Amino acid sequence: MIRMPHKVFTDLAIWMIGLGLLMGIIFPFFVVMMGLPANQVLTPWFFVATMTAGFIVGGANIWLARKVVGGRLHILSNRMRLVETNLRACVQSGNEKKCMSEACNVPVDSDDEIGESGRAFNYLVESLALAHKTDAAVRSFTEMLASHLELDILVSQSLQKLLQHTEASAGAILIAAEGEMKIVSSHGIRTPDSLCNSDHVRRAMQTGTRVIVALPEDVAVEGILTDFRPREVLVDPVLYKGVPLGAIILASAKGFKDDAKARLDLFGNGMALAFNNALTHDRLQKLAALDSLTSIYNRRFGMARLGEEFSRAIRVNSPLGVMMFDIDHFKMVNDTYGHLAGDRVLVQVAKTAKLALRKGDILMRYGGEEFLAIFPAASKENALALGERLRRMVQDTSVLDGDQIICVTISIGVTSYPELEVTDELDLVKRADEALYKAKETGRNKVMMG
Ligand SMILES: Nc1nc2c(ncn2[C@@H]2O[C@H](COP(=O)(O)OP(=O)(O)OP(=O)(O)O)[C@@H](O)[C@H]2O)c(=O)[nH]1
Repeated sequence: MIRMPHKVFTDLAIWMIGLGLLMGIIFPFFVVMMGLPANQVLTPWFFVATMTAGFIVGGANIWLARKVVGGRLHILSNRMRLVETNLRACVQSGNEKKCMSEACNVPVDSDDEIGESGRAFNYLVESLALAHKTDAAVRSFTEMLASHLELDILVSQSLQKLLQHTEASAGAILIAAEGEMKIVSSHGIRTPDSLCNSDHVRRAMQTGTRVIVALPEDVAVEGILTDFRPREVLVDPVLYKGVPLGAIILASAKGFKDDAKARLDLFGNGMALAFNNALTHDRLQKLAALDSLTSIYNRRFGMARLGEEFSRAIRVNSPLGVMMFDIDHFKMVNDTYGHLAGDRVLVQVAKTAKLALRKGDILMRYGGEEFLAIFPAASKENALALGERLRRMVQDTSVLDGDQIICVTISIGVTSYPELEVTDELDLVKRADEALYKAKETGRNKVMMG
């Protein structure tokens, strides 16, 4: 192993002064060879004089070496100490500016060994700064991944971070759900939905490897519709245990640097794990909240939502409409066409009700063939109009059972807070139920107000 000898300048001093003394001894013989009389030159006094001169020149050389070389080495060692102090401060404070290479570089303007050492030092500082930048990026990305469980938020924040850390100008994240690709978040892409059918995305998903599309400046590529002309487009599959969960698409106007691609590799595993957790969370949420037959809210979740809406209505002093409806003579449908056909009727009625409702309304399966709908900000009249609309829609809809057509009607009870003074949301439901009972009693296929 090559090692730095200790006391370089002491060794150098011994060599230089030794060489000076040697020159002092040789010099008189050289003078004799030049023609001066030996009896005048080869005297003790002459030897003492030339050896003293050799000693002084050796000493002067070592002083100069210390001054010139030592001064530069001093600059290097000072910068090294500065880098070390900055690194420590940077690790403690997380302020990566302290690690910026410009702050710690040595100005180099020579081509000799000292200049070479300075350049090597500058490369080292740059590598350290890059390693720190990567470390900080991975840390902040991991923190973000760990702080969200909702897929939409997680994906949109991941995209923001990816754009920032890869210096991409546009991008999108697609997630595979129920057999098809869906855009969950995009930035700077005019028609992101077109990416779902992109061949590049399909190839990345099928092969499980990164696809890079390098684009000559004058070619616009179909399917990648950014607001600028990208030089390079990168499609990365998001793989969890080898299974593709989705794809990341990033487009750069300048092309991706190697360190940006390496950073993307580092983010990959954590991102796939977080996406998988969010997808599982989403599935569990749906399982816990939805009725398995009709895919609308189940009673437990729907009633919790009603409780929230009722509290909000009181707080903001806004009306809250409630509608309870029930399929007429449903037992007969089951008895005539069978239980499976009855199930299909239930699904169809739920679908029709979803169509009749507005955004923000809540629909739940309250019991067997009984449904409850909640209309935030709806007065009794609004709820009555909505009920009438739904009644007509169900009446006009049919379900096919082989060559038989099944038609059903519904009876509806509506009510609204605060027109009806109630103590709590259960009271409101009770009054809607009573109105529904009245509708049944007075002939069915009608809407009654509670
Ligand atoms: N197919 C199917 N039937 C169900 C389901 N849940 C409840 N039912 C049936 O719904 C029927 C409800 O019957 P009833 O309570 O007598 O009411 P109805 O026949 O609709 O009569 P009215 O409400 O008075 O018009 C029963 O036959 C239940 O078996 C379900 O999930 N699927």
